[in-house]
Amino acid sequence: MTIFEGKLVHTYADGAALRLAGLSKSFGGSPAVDGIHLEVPRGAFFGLVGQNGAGKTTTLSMAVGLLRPDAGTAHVFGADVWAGPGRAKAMIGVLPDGLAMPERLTGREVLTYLGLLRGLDRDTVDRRAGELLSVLELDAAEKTLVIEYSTGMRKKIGLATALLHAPRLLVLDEPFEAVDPVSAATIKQILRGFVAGGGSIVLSSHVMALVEQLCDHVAVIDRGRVAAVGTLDEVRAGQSLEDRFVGLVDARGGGVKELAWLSN
Ligand SMILES: Nc1ncnc2c1ncn2[C@@H]1O[C@H](COP(=O)(O)OP(=O)(O)OP(=O)(O)O)[C@@H](O)[C@H]1O
Repeated sequence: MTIFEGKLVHTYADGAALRLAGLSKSFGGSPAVDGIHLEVPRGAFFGLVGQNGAGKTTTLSMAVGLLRPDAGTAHVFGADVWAGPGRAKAMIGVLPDGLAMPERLTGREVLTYLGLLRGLDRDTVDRRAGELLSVLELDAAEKTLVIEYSTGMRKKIGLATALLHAPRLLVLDEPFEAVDPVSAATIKQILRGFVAGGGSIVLSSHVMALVEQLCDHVAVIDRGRVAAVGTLDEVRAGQSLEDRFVGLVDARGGGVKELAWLSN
């Protein structure tokens, strides 16, 4: 047992940051996630990779309490995400896919609103919001409404909202999508610093080079199931992550022969 915010919190003996057991979800009778078991060790930088439609977003949404599973459980540092969401959610910072934001607020207002909702005091919110806007180079757009943000700016303000309450686990769905290289370098630095400071991260990405650069653990999701999981080196098995990934999901060269009419 450990104490969190003055309450006794059950923890597993090994203290996984995130533990998914038998998570499943079907849409219209078709399984999108089919009994996923995953364990993200405390302090891990964990990459989730998979083809389009493999089930990454569905898995992460169920893991953080945004989408109710048909079956299975998700625990964050031992706290059940679905049975007692308050405790689990206090420990998670989430960057969801296709982020829904209050569009008619400025970046700073979004941070202030969400920070106060998280129970932070006004001074802390103001200070952290200022620092996040500055580090993520959104300070020039401080007074711009979110509806006027570019896709990359939306990712960055989404990341700022995920970090604002200093969570212990970050769950980031495609955090680098549409983000320019300079901002990406800043975000990598922030994320590495977060892990170095004792935090744990799960992120999904299609960019294998990025996962190889950042992550120490990887899971390959294929058609709603875990095709491979382990440390980066275990999953790569002596190959590049991209070659290993393509081999695992058996997608190499699919369909290209069908486009012969493209040749001049
Ligand atoms: N709300 C929904 N209604 C119906 N089907 C859905 C819904 N959300 C996801 N799906 C289906 O579930 C499957 C998994 O989708 P999911 O978005 O989890 O994949 P993904 O791995 O995140 O894909 P991508 O890499 O393209 O983001 C897909 O077949 C998708 O069409």
